[in-house]
Amino acid sequence: MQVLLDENTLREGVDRLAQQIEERYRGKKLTLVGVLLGSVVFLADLMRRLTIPYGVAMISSRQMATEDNRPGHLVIHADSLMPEVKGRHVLIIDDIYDTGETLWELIPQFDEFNVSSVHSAVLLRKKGRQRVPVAPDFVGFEIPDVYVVGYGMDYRGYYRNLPYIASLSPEEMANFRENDR
Ligand SMILES: O=P(O)(O)OC[C@H]1O[C@H](OP(=O)(O)OP(=O)(O)O)[C@H](O)[C@@H]1O
Ligand code: HPA
Repeated sequence: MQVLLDENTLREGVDRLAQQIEERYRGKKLTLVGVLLGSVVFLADLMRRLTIPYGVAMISSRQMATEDNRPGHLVIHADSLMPEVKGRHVLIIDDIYDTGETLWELIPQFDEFNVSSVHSAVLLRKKGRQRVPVAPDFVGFEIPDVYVVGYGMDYRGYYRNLPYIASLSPEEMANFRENDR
């Protein structure tokens, strides 16, 4: 495991993002919408840096299976912690933009809530993996094409608690044994 972004660097990145978000949304009705589960640490830190008023919602999404069992569309769970967002400016908060498919699937679903606008902020954007024509509006850090864990992000349910972000090599992932944890 190799540390990619230490705690100080993350703090500076979140500060920078908070300033950009404040500039864009000052005087507007803003709702932050965190995408469970990976975004929770980033969202909690971002919330404490923002000084403008805002609402908060959390959504979880579910991958609908297709008839032939291929991965299907992501659909926002009906029981998501979503207050009224009609007429509000939604800012989707996610930990990482990798292929982009999560944002690609989720953004259009806000149309039915009659929001004023939908944009997105991610802590990390992985380079060279984008598969869709939608990019995040606010990005904390660009990272290389490596698998990362920590600061909310997991590998098989582990490492979300690390206060820094580290990369796992393909060998480390292949040799990962839950019984060693
Ligand atoms: O750009 P993409 O390729 O769509 O990848 C990004 C998504 O993947 C991760 O979620 P994951 O499905 O691993 O769930 P988790 O947040 O519960 O860990 C992450 O939190 C993003 O939501
Ligand atoms: N790490 C953890 N979760 C992820 C990643 C990653 O590199 N990419 C997409 N989801």
